[in-house]
Amino acid sequence: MGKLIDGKWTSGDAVAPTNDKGEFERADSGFRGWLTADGSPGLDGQQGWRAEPGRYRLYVSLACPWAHRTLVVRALKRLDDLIPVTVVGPIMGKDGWSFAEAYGGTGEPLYGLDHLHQLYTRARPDMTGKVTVPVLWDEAEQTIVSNESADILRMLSTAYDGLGAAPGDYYPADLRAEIDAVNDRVYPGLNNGVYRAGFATRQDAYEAAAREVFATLDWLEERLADREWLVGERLTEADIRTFTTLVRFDPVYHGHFKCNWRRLIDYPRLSDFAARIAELPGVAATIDLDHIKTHYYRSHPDINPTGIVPIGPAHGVVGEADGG
Ligand SMILES: N[C@@H](CCC(=O)N[C@@H](CS)C(=O)NCC(=O)O)C(=O)O
Repeated sequence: MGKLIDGKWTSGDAVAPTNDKGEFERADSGFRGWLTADGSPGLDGQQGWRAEPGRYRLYVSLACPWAHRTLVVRALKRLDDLIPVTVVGPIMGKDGWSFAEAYGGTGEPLYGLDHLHQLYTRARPDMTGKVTVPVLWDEAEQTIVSNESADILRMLSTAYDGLGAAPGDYYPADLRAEIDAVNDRVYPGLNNGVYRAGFATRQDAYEAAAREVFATLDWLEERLADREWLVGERLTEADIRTFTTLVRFDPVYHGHFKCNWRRLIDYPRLSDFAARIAELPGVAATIDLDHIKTHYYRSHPDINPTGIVPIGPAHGVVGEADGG
């Protein structure tokens, strides 16, 4: 793992993501602009950018659960022709996310870049901070509008509604309080909880995180006892945010991140829930299990020094032709 310091890419121990208690700590995102239909400010007053067809591009990893959120909303809103996508290679090595063939990438179409950190310094030459996906890039001003997936998911839900996007607001005003409450539990306990379990460097930090992961899955399974969606009676961002972690659970988090108390298939309602979302138009195409497995098992030498990608699981998983 590495980061930019004063515009220079730096990797090694100096940028280790755990604190002195062996707990994984996720850094804040550095760019927090907001696309809106008319360029007015975002939901919390963030700097607004006017949505225009073809002007903005998403840079994503197909492996990353945070980037995956933005691909799901792009698919559901049928934004494919309005917002093009560039995908980084699955392997995150010492140079971070890369477009180069050596890391499984297929090139960067706009500027011929080799690595994602070069896009960040194009936006901010003296940048200090993490270089993460997703990135919402403005081709007109050659800068980053946002690199926060939670915000991008929300802004894409409405910004293109006057420009041909499919209907559907996944953060509707009447459900916001309840969506926020579910997110406040699912983010630390599950989305980031699997990372806190996987990247912990001390037994107590790992156990606390792993137990929280399963307490959160138990809670979600219970919540789905008498409802189809986590909030209200329709799909919301709370479902999408949960979905992208569930998809990766049995193929990756169960083994690689040591979240092996149970599997997703041991939770019948959550399994059905994930399969239901995967069946929505366009969503299955956003799941690339090869990319997902290759990324995790080959990008974290501290956890998996041989880089061997395991063959399982034998049972079907969400996103496989006959799985879910
Ligand atoms: N808060 C960010 C987090 C994104 C994130 O952490 N992405 C990971 C990939 S799953 C990443 O790019 N990590 C690169 C690094 O940590 O150096 C978001 O949700 O958009």
